[in-house]
Amino acid sequence: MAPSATETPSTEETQRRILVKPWSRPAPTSEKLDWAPLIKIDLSRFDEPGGKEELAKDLFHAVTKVGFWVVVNSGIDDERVLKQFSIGNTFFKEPLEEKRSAPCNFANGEYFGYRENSRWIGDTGVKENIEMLNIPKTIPAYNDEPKHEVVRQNYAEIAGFHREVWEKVIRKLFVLIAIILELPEDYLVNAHAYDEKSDDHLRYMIYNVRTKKEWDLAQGYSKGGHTDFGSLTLLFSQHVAGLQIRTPEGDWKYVKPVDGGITCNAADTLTFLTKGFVKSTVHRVVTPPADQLNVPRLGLLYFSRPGDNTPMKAVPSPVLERLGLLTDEDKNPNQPVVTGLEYVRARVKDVHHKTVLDKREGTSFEFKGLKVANYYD
Ligand SMILES: O=C(O)CCC(=O)C(=O)O
Ligand SMILES: [Fe+2]
Repeated sequence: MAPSATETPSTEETQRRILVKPWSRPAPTSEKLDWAPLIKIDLSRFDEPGGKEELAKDLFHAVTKVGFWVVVNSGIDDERVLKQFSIGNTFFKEPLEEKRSAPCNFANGEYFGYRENSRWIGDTGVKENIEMLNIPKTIPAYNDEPKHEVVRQNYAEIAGFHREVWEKVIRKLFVLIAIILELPEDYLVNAHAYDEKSDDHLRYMIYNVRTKKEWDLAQGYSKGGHTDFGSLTLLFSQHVAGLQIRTPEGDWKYVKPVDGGITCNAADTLTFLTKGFVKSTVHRVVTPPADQLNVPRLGLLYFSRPGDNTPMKAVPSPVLERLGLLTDEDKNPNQPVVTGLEYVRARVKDVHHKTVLDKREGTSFEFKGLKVANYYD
């Protein structure tokens, strides 16, 4: 029956329903790149008898020397992963006005929300080509964080995925790293607990297509080598090459996507908590190979940060003790220390609160005794 002229449309009908078109991975590059040899951690073995201990042994070298590894058989369905890529892709196609409705508040070092590709890269005349949307954990403490329309409309799916990633991957990695450190298994899990406040976020990210000339200018200014700010970073498999890590030997090698796998890296706050025992590896994203230069590089990542109230203090690990890494200060319970929130916010503010991205090769960032080198060639 046709609606009568007097019928008013329901609120739902007047609201724009955003179509989330299915996204699929583009073809991998056919160029022969120098790929980094990364070990695979098979999480399907985690709950087998002795499985965690075996996996911890497998992970030891990657966590302490390489800084990168790949998780396989996480139990997260690739259909769900692709759904997240599709939502992210849809978000980036939204009008700029909508994307700008909830921006990252870099003045406060806050990273939730939309980061626009608006900043100039030094004096090159080229702007950065990265946009991202960082979505906080789906816990009551963040209920009032503003949500973009596409996030609001797909919130049940996003919320379920967010927690699933933490539960099936982040939690297990923290257990394995705690075993390596001979700490109680839940020690690092508790320091990064999902239900407590932290700046953890799920990230949709896109490197928009730009010309080879623009890439060359940007890369000529800075190749953007960096370490990540938090504790662990997960990168879901996507096919546009460009991510490189600096190997223990000092060479740059490409990270090859593994179908169904998740590339993982350790980051700065985990290095602080372990006095440098866990390695936060320098990495960067360089110009994609010629056969992918015209493909937008869509990313899906999860960033794990220390809990807001987690003290940035060395963990009481017998391994660190035996290695002589724990000082009297580290062991002094009365030594004043900064919290995870204070550190992470200071770091985000330092890197991102600017309109022109500066060249910082060779400089460092220091916050109340916690120090990291900036931008590596
Ligand atoms: O896009 C990638 O492959 C890595 C991005 C990255 O390093 C970062 O966002 O910290
Ligand atoms: Fe990174």
